[in-house]
Amino acid sequence: MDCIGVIGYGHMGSMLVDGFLSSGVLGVDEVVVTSRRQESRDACAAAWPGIGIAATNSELARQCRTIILAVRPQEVKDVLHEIFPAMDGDEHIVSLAAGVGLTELEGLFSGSVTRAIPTITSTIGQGTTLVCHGRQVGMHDALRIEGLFSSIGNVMLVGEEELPAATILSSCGPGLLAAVIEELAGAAAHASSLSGDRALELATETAAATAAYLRETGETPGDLVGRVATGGGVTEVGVKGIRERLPEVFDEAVAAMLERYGAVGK
Ligand SMILES: NC(=O)C1=CN([C@@H]2O[C@H](COP(=O)(O)OP(=O)(O)OC[C@H]3O[C@@H](n4cnc5c(N)ncnc54)[C@H](O)[C@@H]3O)[C@@H](O)[C@H]2O)C=CC1
Ligand SMILES: O=C(O)[C@@H]1CCC=N1
Repeated sequence: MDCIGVIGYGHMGSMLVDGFLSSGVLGVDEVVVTSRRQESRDACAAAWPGIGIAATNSELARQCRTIILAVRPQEVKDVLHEIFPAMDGDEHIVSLAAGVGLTELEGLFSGSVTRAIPTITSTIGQGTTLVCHGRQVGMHDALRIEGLFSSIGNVMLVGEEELPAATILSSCGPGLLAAVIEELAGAAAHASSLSGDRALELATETAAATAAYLRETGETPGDLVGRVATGGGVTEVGVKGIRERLPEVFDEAVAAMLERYGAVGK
């Protein structure tokens, strides 16, 4: 059977297994998982009775034609070297690793290779997985992977040159925005008698409602600012300060992330 193998049961590996199985797009008899630590393998077996658990990466590679590499970027090369003897060359390797390019992956495995960059928000069926297929990937394999990831959220096909910036927005983005929510709530609580918990509750709800508003109305962020910031009122002084200082903050953050992106798999 063409099982899906998942190597690495950390944040992403466990999210994908949970998502694919909860959505019903795969059954437990179609998934094989392995991870470095026995505790992770035991946790997976306990969460999904009947799922395939392989003792080693090579054992998984012998059983599965589609192999998702959910290990950290610096582990990808070693894992591919490890499973290589167990593969027959017809496999489809799907790497989640940020910063490890198709050229490098195809240099390690000459068959079908896809890069798929998920996002933690797919835990709740939202957000976008970025997908970039290598040249060897046939239509059937491409559609299969796109279908799998569609079961846990949106899928966007991207060119590899777009991937660094798209990853920052789609996959790092939840971390960035969570930090912004925390800072906004913290500042409001710090300057007032509102408790930190209530400030965070309000800021989180406002962020969710604002994103939903923009998505549903199709208004631009500028339009929305104009609706909220009553002339001579409260919002406009806050937006003015943010517009003066945030571009530099975000330019620096994006530049730092792009630099790390280029180095992370080395
Ligand atoms: N965390 C995120 O939001 C996103 C992560 N990614 C990518 O997904 C990949 C995984 O990231 P996370 O799940 O956050 O990392 P993680 O550290 O939570 O999980 C990695 C897992 O791989 C296992 N592992 C390490 N070496 C192994 C080996 N040789 N054989 C088998 N298992 C091994 C670890 O024990 C761990 O369970 C990374 O390459 C990352 O760049 C991509 C998009 C988003
Ligand atoms: O921070 C990271 O390196 C991973 C890749 C994208 C999101 N998380």
